[in-house]
Amino acid sequence: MKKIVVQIYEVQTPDEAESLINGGVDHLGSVVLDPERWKVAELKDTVRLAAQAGAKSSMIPLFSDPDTISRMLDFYRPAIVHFCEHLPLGDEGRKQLNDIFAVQRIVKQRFPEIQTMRTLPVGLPGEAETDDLLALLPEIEHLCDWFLTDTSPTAREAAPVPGFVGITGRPSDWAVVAKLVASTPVPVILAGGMSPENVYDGIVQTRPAGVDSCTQTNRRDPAGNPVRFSKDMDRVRRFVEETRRAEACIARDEANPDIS
Ligand SMILES: O=C(O)c1ccccc1N[C@@H]1O[C@H](COP(=O)(O)O)[C@@H](O)[C@H]1O
Repeated sequence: MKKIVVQIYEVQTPDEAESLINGGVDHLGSVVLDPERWKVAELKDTVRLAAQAGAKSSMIPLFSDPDTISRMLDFYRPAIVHFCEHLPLGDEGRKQLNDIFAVQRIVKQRFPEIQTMRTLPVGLPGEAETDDLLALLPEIEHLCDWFLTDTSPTAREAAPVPGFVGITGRPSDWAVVAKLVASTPVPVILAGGMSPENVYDGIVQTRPAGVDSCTQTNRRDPAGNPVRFSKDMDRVRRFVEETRRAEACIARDEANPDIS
């Protein structure tokens, strides 16, 4: 049975990392927020703990200067560096796209032992464009060990973190994700509003290599709003359970292709 990777984001402390690993999480995602204050001792301990426990740490730098990213990677030594800048698709964005991928190329050359994850922005259901994304794949596959599909809201809406794709808490167009999964040899992680309630359907509909969750597995405040950088362990436990249930369903389908 092919194991589906479970990646959980906004894990910033060793205690949370330990609980998540014991709960069956495979990739622990952490975010480095500030290019001026990227050295955080507690984050370093979190990454170290993940490595010692045989889990993978994935780190998003919320800045794009290759030298600062390199200093950061040298300090933390995560298993994966995760790039999630907004990608301006279409001809007008060509120069900016080239600059974004040039940074990724430099980092990959400097740290060949660190895997690279690249977020692919996918629109909301019914609003997503497929052609520009599909056309991009052959150009960047050699730079990527993983793709992660995440929700890119419409141009009318502000991104939660300007300039980056992520933490919308809303699912993307899964029909487009399924096309991307089927079109690339690079393993694809399904992200964007993934929760214990929708992860089973998301996996069955898109057949990804992995699933990722942030907002919908974060703790809620008394008003019901998600609290950044604080995980709800019960929701993570259910997310892992639902992922394993979908994994078993796919294995059954593959073993008996004529029955479904
Ligand atoms: O996790 C963050 O804080 C973050 C900040 C800026 C850009 C991306 C970020 N995280 C990525 O977004 C996905 C999806 O989030 P959600 O589940 O829709 O809330 C998250 O898992 C990370 O891959």
